[in-house]
Amino acid sequence: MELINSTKAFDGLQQQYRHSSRLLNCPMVFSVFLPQDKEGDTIRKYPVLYWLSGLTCTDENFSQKAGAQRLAAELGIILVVPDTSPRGDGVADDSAYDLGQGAGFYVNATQEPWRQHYRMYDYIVDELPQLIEMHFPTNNRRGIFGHSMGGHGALVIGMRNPQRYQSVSAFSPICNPIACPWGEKALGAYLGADAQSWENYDATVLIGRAVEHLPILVSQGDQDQFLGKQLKPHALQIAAEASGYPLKLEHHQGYDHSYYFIASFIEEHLRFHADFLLKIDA
Ligand SMILES: N[C@@H](CCC(=O)N[C@@H](CSC=O)C(=O)NCC(=O)O)C(=O)O
Repeated sequence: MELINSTKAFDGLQQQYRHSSRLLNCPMVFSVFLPQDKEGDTIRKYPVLYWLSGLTCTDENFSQKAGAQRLAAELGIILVVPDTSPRGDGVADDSAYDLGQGAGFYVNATQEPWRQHYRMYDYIVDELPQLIEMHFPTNNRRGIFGHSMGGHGALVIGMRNPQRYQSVSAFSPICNPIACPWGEKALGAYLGADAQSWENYDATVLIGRAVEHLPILVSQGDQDQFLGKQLKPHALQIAAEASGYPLKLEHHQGYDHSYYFIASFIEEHLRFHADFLLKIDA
C-alpha cells in the first residue's frame, strides 16, 4: 500500500492510498480519514464507516465536499472512501458517464468486456475491509453509507451482509435499479440480459425478502432532478412496508441531488451510524 498524500484535519489525518487490487486486477486509490485520539492512546481501536460515491465520482468528491471529518474526529469513527470503479488504460470503459469507469454500480460483472475488472461488490465487501483492517486501528464494527449509485451500493451490500455491518444509510439512493434507466443500462451491460440475475443488486427486491433487519436510514430531497425517473424511493418504501422492514425514510423539502444536500445532513447520518457503531455490547 502506497501513501499518496496525508493532510492534518480536525486533529486527525485525511489520507489517500494506492494499492494493487487482486480482485479488480488494477491499481486502486482510496481515501481514509483517521481520527487522532486526544489522549494519544495508540491502542484505541475505531469502527469504520465506508462511503460509496455516485456516478462520475472518485474517492475525492466525498472527502472534499461532504464535511464529514469534524464529527468523525469527535465521534471516533474512521471514514473510508473507495473509488467507484476499476480504473486505467487497460480497463474496459464507455464514453457515457453512466457506464464503465466511474460507474461500477458495486456489482460483480459476468459479461464481456467488463468481467475481467469490474468486481466492485467483492472489492467493497471483502478486499478493501481486509486491507483496512490490516493497516489501521480498527475494531470489528462497520457501517456503510453512500450517495445515488453509492446509496444503491450501500443498501445492497448492507442488506446482503447483515453479519458484517452494524448500520446502513443512503442519500438519494437508486432504490430500484432493475426498473430505472441507469440501472437497466448498467445491470444489462454488467450482468447480461437475464433480468432475474439483477435482483440480487436491487434494494427494493432485497428489502422485501430480508430476514435480518439492519438499521437503515434513507434521506431524499424533493427537488432532486433524478427523483422520479431514476431513484424511486417510493418503491423501496412500499416494499419495506409490505415486508415489515423498519426503514427510516426522510424527505427533505427543497433539496436537490448535489453534495450540498449531503453536507446539510451528514451530521444526522454520522450520528445515526454512531448509535450502532459505538454501542457497548451488553
Ligand atoms: N453528469 C451527469 C450526472 C453526474 C452526477 O450527478 N453525479 C453525482 C452522482 S449521480 C448518481 O450516482 C455526483 O455525485 N457527482 C459528483 C459531485 O461532486 O457532485 C449528468 O449531468 O446527468
